This record gives sequence, C-alpha cells and structure tokens, in this order.
Amino acid sequence: MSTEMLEAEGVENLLVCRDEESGLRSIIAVHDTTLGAALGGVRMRPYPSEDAAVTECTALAEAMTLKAAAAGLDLGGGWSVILGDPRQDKTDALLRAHGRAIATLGGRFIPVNDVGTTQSDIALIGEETSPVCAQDDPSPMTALGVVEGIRACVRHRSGRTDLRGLRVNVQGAGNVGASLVRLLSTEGAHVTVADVLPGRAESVAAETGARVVEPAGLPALECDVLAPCALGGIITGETVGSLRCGVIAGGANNVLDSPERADDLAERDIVYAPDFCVNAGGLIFLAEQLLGHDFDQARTRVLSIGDVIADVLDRAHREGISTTRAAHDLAEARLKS
Ligand SMILES: NC(=O)c1ccc[n+]([C@@H]2O[C@H](COP(=O)([O-])OP(=O)(O)OC[C@H]3O[C@@H](n4cnc5c(N)ncnc54)[C@H](O)[C@@H]3O)[C@@H](O)[C@H]2O)c1
Repeated sequence: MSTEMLEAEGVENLLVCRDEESGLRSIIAVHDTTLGAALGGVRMRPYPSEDAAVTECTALAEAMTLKAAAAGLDLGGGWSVILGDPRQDKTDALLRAHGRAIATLGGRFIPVNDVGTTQSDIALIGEETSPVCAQDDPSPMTALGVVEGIRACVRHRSGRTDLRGLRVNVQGAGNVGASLVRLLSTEGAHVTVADVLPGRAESVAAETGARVVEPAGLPALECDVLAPCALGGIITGETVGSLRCGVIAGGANNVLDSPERADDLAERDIVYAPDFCVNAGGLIFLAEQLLGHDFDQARTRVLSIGDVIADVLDRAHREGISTTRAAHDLAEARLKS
C-alpha cells in the first residue's frame, strides 16, 4: 500500500492511497483539526476521475469542519472516498488497505460509514486503525435533527409548529431518507419518496403509506418541503429555477453546487436550512458516544438543532444575508474562539 501526500490549499492533509494487491484507490482529506480530531465519512462510489474524487472529498471534509463547529462539538472535519462500485468492488482486503492508509494519519481522522459503506465495513477498517465509529447507526439521529430543522423552517415561513398535512418530498430512501420518511409520517405529514435503487422507496412506503414517484422528477415536484437525502450538488444553476417548494431541509451533505446558490433560493423565496447545520444530528450523536455520554443526552442535543436553524434563519433575515452565509459565520466564530 502506498500513500502520496498532495499539497492542497485550505486542507491540512490530503492523501492519495493505492494498493495494487486489493485494487484500492482512495482519497483521505483532513480539513481542519483546530477543534479536535477530524471525524468524517467513508464514501464508496464510482467517480469519473481521481480529480473528481479529490474535489468531492475535500468539499465534504470542509463541510464536516463547519458542521462540528456550528454544532459546538470539539471535533474537526475530514472525509475519505474509495473509488469503485461498492456492489462489485468492495472486498475485505480493500477495506483493510483503506484502514491501513487511515492509520498513517495517527488518529487525526476518525471514520464513520456513509454512502456505499456500512457499519460492519467500518468495524473491519477498525481492525487496522483506531479510533473508528462503528457502534451505532447515526442515521436515525440525523433524521431526527432534520425533522426539527424542518419544523423551524416551517415556523419561520408560516408560523406553524406542527407538520400535519405538510407535503414533504424526500429524495433518497437510504439510511437517513427512510428514517426521515418514518418520522414525518408519524407526525402526519404527506410524504412522497423516490430512490434510484429499485425497491428502496417502495419498502419504506409500504411501511408508512408514503407515495412513491420516479426519482428524476422528484426535485421539481410541487411540495411544501424538499428534503434531499441522497448525494450532494442537486441545487445547481440549472435546477434552481425548476424548484416548486417553500423550504429545503434534508440530510444530504453539500446540497448546493456553490454557496451563491443560497442567494438564488432566497430570491425565489425558498427557505434553505444550511445542510451542515440541519444534518448534524448523526455527528452530535457520535461525538456524545465518543465522550461516553448517554443516549438521552445525545437526543436532547440533537433536538436543539431546531434552535440552531431558527437562529440561523433569524440572523440571515436581520442582516440581509443568505442562510448559508449566516451558518458559515456561526461556524467560523466558533473556530476562531
Ligand atoms: N448517515 C448519516 O447519519 C448522515 C449524516 C449526515 C449526512 N449524511 C448524508 O446524507 C446523505 C444520505 O446518507 P445515507 O447514509 O442515507 O446514505 P445511503 O447510501 O444509505 O442512502 C442514499 C440513498 O440515495 C439514493 N439515491 C442516490 N441518488 C439518488 C437520486 N438521484 N434520487 C433518488 N435517490 C438517490 C441511493 O440509492 C440510496 O438509497 C448523504 O449525502 C450523506 O453524506 C448522512
């Protein structure tokens, strides 16, 4: 296994890892450890090029720094991606090689599962490096925080505090999306869900009574709340004009293709809950676990995401700035304190 350290502006460590024997090609980015070790996902998916993998990995690492800082956690931000199709290319040898690559950072990067990896994958990685987060699935806590973020956005927009009858469109029925569909359905929301993998949306719909639609059309379907819970970058210069929702708040990381898109959303009178604030529930839960705190304490902290979002929305309104800018200011103040 070989690792090559690349120079990259604004990133503490950027590692390109290769292992001929297992076929591993992966990237690890440690963005900022001012507040603590960098906790972040291990994502596995095919990328068109190594450059594309580096771009996504560094952007997600930065998002984790902002997320931990805005949530008041003593953690830094990092990320890692493995290039390949998890359904065909994932082997124990490849995961172990990625673990050995993470180990070269001496505990500066703490991995947790993300798209394309599972907790048992992280447990295997944990046989090569320490610490890792492989104990409990953080997704239900991420979804719980998103519900509170949605509630804060709806209250900001219309003064309502309950979600009954609210039309919420959930993109992605994976770990976070399926949990979110369940929670929203319990609150009486009318949920529509879509997933590109056959059977996923249907399965959670059968359980909850949600409506299933084709994934390509979901982002532009009329609704009160669009909840992106798949991959990032779905709000672009091309898609922003087609949105027909009042609020965007979901679990996915890096939903906007650029920070300026938040201004486009404000111009269209769409309330945007910055992703790194609204989807911090899972990270808060993991941080509490690392500190040895109990489940109730973690849950209470996750529920306070609604207050964080309300604060960000008020600040943006007061100062005439985008919600993304307001959330960045919150995170940067903590990083400098
Ligand atoms: N798991 C967590 O606790 C957590 C925490 C914070 C942020 N996130 C972010 O939330 C998102 C989802 O994470 P997850 O753990 O649920 O992943 P997951 O892999 O379990 O689920 C993602 C789902 O999205 C589907 N999908 C992909 N592209 C789609 C599209 N265009 N339309 C509809 N469905 C599509 C996939 O088929 C998959 O079922 C990711 O962006 C992740 O980084 C997750």
